[in-house]
Amino acid sequence: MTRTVIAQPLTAEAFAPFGDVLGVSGSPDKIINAGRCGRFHDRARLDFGPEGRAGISIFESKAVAFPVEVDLVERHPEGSQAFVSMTGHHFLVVAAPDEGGRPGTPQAFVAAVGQGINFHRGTWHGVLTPLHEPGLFAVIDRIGETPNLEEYRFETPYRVEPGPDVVEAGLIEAS
Ligand SMILES: NC(=O)N[C@@H](O)C(=O)O
Ligand code: NI
Repeated sequence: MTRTVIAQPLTAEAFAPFGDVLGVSGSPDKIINAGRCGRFHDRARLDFGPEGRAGISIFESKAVAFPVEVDLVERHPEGSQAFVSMTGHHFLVVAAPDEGGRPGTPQAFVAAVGQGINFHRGTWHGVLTPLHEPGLFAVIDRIGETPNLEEYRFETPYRVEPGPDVVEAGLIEAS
């Protein structure tokens, strides 16, 4: 028996318990480059712990299609982790609250073109899940020698389906 989770469009408000949405929202904090560029300054809470450092890695991942089965989530107790699409395609983001050291019911979001995410340190999340190929992402997270990964496998997998708003926004068709 699987349990269903309905994916919704990613918004900063809905994602706030889990991390930051990277994107242009509101007015730029600064106008730079001879007035040609708006800088949306310092929009994510990055954290790499006392023994780590910031790193940028490139992920080239296969894509998946709805319905997406989620049988495992993970968290990084020592650092935040950001996913930034390098192709502009939208992707699936899964996160779950912590309930006494275990993940609660996951929530699912679809990041639209122009949106990235940054999971705050210790947030339960599904691994990088592109919905289109090439699944090319820059991932900003902690580089360090000490462990930074805790995994949790659900006894009963979750089945993520696109919600009506996601379908209406055209976030499931190949772009
Ligand atoms: N393992 C790894 O580098 N990536 C995962 O943390 C992930 O969330 O995709
Ligand atoms: Ni991760």
